[in-house]
Amino acid sequence: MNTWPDAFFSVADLHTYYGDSYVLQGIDLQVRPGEVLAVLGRNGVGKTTLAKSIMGFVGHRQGAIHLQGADISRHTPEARSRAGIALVPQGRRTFKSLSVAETLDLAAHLKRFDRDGLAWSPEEVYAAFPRLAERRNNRAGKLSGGEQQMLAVGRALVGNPKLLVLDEPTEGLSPLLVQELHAVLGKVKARRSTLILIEQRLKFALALADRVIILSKGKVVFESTPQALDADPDTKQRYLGI
Ligand SMILES: Nc1ncnc2c1ncn2[C@@H]1O[C@H](COP(=O)(O)OP(=O)(O)OP(=O)(O)O)[C@@H](O)[C@H]1O
Repeated sequence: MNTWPDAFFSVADLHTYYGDSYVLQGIDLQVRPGEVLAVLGRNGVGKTTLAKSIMGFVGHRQGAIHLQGADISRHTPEARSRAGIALVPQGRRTFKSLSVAETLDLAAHLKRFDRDGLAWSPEEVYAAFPRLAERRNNRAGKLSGGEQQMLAVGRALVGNPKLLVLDEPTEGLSPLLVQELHAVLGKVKARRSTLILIEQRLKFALALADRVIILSKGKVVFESTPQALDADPDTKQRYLGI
């Protein structure tokens, strides 16, 4: 594989198994600083497994993962988090007994040093997601699924990651919350944060991405700009069923 000299984050020849089930079959991807990479593909092709492998929640059998030139592929999830990678997992995970405000304040307290000014303050999160502001004293466990998803994204932003991985953040959101999330991620992108956006909603992903890859059966089968994918009905039909 050719490595880009300006790659901020890279995955090289990554192979991940669940027992005998061979899921990721040699994934290569690279992300430049400030870039949004969309990862697309049908159900079951390995997108969530890729997110979990990046974060270290599932071990890979072969391959390397580099963040800013450092090999983090044998690091624990905690060490990867300290190194600056954050995952908003599919199906949102929030601490149910903490209120919205406690969740964001805790993330602000624990946040990585903000040298570059990319970190979001809790107040900026409230401004972006008015529903969270209205519910700032509610326990996360009492929020709707969509609101919990917003909180999970807000918490990750306040934590100031170098690389934010979002696993199907629009899943289960109402159209209004999808619009709000789109606006927030537009602002995240405008601050030159680096994102890997795993998505099923093609339009949502294409509108935010700088580059797009498509997975099929655990391999990267297509890589292009969003414009090129949008203009390629055969690829959309073949790999996304659209
Ligand atoms: N914990 C697990 N144990 C065994 N097999 C698993 C496990 N998690 C996922 N798989 C299998 O690995 C393959 C890839 O799953 P994965 O969740 O990564 O796909 P995905 O592209 O994220 O799909 P979706 O869009 O449905 O979330 C699937 O065949 C799935 O059944």
